[in-house]
Amino acid sequence: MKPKVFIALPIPPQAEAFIAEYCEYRKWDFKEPIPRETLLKEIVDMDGLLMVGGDIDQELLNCAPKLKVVSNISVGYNNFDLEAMKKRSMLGTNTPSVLDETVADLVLALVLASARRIPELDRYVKDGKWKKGSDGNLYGVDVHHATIGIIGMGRIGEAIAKRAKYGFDMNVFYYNRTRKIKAEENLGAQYCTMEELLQKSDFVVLMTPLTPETTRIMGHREFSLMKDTAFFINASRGQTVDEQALLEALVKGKIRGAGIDVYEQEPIDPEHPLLKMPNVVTLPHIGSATEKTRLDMAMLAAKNMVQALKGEQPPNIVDELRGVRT
Ligand SMILES: NC(=O)C1=CN([C@@H]2O[C@H](COP(=O)(O)OP(=O)(O)OC[C@H]3O[C@@H](n4cnc5c(N)ncnc54)[C@H](OP(=O)(O)O)[C@@H]3O)[C@@H](O)[C@H]2O)C=CC1
Ligand SMILES: O=CC(=O)O
Repeated sequence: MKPKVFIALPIPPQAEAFIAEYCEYRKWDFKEPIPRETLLKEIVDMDGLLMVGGDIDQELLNCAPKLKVVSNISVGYNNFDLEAMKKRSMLGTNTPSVLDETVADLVLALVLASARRIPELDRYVKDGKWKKGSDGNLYGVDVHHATIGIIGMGRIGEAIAKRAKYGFDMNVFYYNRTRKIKAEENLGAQYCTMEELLQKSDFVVLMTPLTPETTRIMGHREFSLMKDTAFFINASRGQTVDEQALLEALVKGKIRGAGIDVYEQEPIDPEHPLLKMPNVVTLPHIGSATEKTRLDMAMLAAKNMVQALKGEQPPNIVDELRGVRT
């Protein structure tokens, strides 16, 4: 008998066809996210769950007595209650590496858009405000030869460093809990403390996973250490930043601007004061959102799940659940 899988969001037909070869499946095929109550009902008789973002917690596990694997279509897995999953010997997989270059492109886009005020000046032209001789008000700051500091020099962090170093001749600093000597050799990146990084960088980029340790890793103290002329870029998770502290730093001119892809609450409330700031560039959590990369992620997630259900070791079991046997 084929294992049963629930696909909790629309996925590309290729990924669905791959799953169909090995599994019976039901799917949620609507643009709106699946309501939690519906998900809890759908997974009652499932062996596998393919999804993105929803909480995999004790309540969900209680509703799914047969569930053996949860395959996230994302690299971040802060939605996993790792302790609850470990207790149930539940495998959890993610989609690392296939999205690194795409997310790094987007981070550089945020750096450039913030520094050169691209969304603001796009509106300026379209609103008919461009008059002869008015360009003195339109200056931004240089990205090339500036200093970038990457907090969280992992797979994506390194792809950002590569672009910064070889595309823009930037000085690259990074902070991790562990040094990466190879990255230092290959990318000319310099390891430093978080304090030094904040004090030296023209662009501070946050790219850590969301963990208890990184929750609000950027708060009042950290923003106060940044240069008044610096920009803050966040493409990690919204909860890594104290948004109120970021807002205050922007309002008081403690930092010059920000580029943000992720928020404490998503979607962010349209009335949120951060959205009223002209020096903040915002995006709707689209770091990996290109057609090719989203297809690659869905295929990888489908393969992770099928391998797990065949009793094989899928390649992308998240670190904390390695060694778990279903
Ligand atoms: N905006 C978007 O659409 C996207 C967002 N993301 C986010 O980016 C995150 C990173 O992805 P990826 O690069 O693949 O992950 P990696 O695991 O490869 O890299 C994470 C890096 O963060 C560092 N890190 C972890 N904890 C801390 C800490 N407490 N202090 C300082 N550094 C820390 C790690 O180094 P060390 O362990 O040595 O500290 C590691 O180098 C994802 O978890 C996800 O949340 C990813 C894709 C798209
Ligand atoms: O936010 C996206 C991810 O892949 O993580």
